[in-house]
Amino acid sequence: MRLAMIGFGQAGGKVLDAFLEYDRRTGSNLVRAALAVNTARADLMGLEYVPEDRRVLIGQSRVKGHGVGADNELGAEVAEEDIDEVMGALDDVPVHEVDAFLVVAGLGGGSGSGGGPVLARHLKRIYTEPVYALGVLPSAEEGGIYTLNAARSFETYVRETDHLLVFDNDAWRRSGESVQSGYDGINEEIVRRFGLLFGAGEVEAGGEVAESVVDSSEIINTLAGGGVSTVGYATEEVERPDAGLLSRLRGAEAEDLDPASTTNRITSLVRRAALGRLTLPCELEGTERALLVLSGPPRYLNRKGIERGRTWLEEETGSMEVRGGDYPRRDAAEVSAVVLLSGVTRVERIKDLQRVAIEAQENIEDIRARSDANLHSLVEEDAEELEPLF
Ligand SMILES: Nc1nc2c(ncn2[C@@H]2O[C@H](COP(=O)(O)OP(=O)(O)OP(=O)(O)O)[C@@H](O)[C@H]2O)c(=O)[nH]1
Repeated sequence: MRLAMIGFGQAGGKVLDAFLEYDRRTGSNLVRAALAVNTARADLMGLEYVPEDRRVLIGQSRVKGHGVGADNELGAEVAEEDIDEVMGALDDVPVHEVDAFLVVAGLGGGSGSGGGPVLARHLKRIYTEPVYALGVLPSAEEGGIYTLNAARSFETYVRETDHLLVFDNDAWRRSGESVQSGYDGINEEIVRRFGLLFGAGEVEAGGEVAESVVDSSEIINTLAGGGVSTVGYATEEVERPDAGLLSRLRGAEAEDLDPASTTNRITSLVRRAALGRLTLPCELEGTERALLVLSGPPRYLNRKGIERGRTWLEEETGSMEVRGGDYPRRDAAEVSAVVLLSGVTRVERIKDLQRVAIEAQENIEDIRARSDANLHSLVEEDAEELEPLF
């Protein structure tokens, strides 16, 4: 699947950078157009792979290049004020070469959390391609403001995009480690999973022909209908196929693998992917649609394994809309399963996030009310609802 990817804010920029590095390393060519947008000059300067002319600093008249300090209402305001500059930078995107837009952002901060949905709304108004977001949830240790930002931004992203794919930093923090010290590893995990998923729809001309190809329309159909998605992943090393002339002459490549063990490997990978750590922890039951992608050297992929994996996923999720197929990669040294669970409904983490956010909102309002009696009249008596950002 060919993407126009916009990294909004610090986390968004760094994840975009990691995708560009992945593209370069694997030759995937997923990101057909890249743009990093931020209110903080230093964050933009720290990027390595995003070309300098693909970086846009917004809000200079308001925050002078210093960021919005986790104020996502301000993030939304400056994005709206400078939207022409951002949209202008996207003018030369070869839209006919792009299947979808993907806005990437941390939901806990200010710029990407507030500005990303503003950009998504403008993209949707102008382009017919779907506009997705990849939103990163904060870790619990980051505190109330981040949680409150994330809860409000989450609602706004769901409303303003065609689909919100979620990655939860909290679920990926190693015990005893702060989330900050683990960003590189976390970003690698994000790119590994979403790179394989989006890469599946993009088998190059002259590349391997999949037995049952996953193309970009299957990804788009799985994400259709909006809502929230999570991604599972599992992998197993296999013997690297030796494509050398000598071994080919010896017929080594034609050597058959036992089809039953190939099928079993695939079904066990599918289970491990769906039951292991998801990018957003949730229950499988209640998932509206799913997509299964099996990737690896072609001789380790078979239709029967994928069919069994699909059937198992249908039973576990209760969904009647489970798609599946191959993403052959001749030189891979592993077979991997990626499971996209789309339209998930049983997500404790989001309910918790909203509960903690309401508490944080009440505390913040209490503090404000105490520190300024005049403000009291502005504070709602019973603030049990979270307001969307705009
Ligand atoms: N996965 C991941 N999360 C990150 C990274 N950098 C920051 N975050 C998370 O993103 C959230 C903060 O958002 P940022 O992107 O830093 O904020 P911003 O959009 O730049 O907004 P301001 O800094 O307030 O102007 C926090 O929850 C961080 O844990 C990163 O490289 N990877």
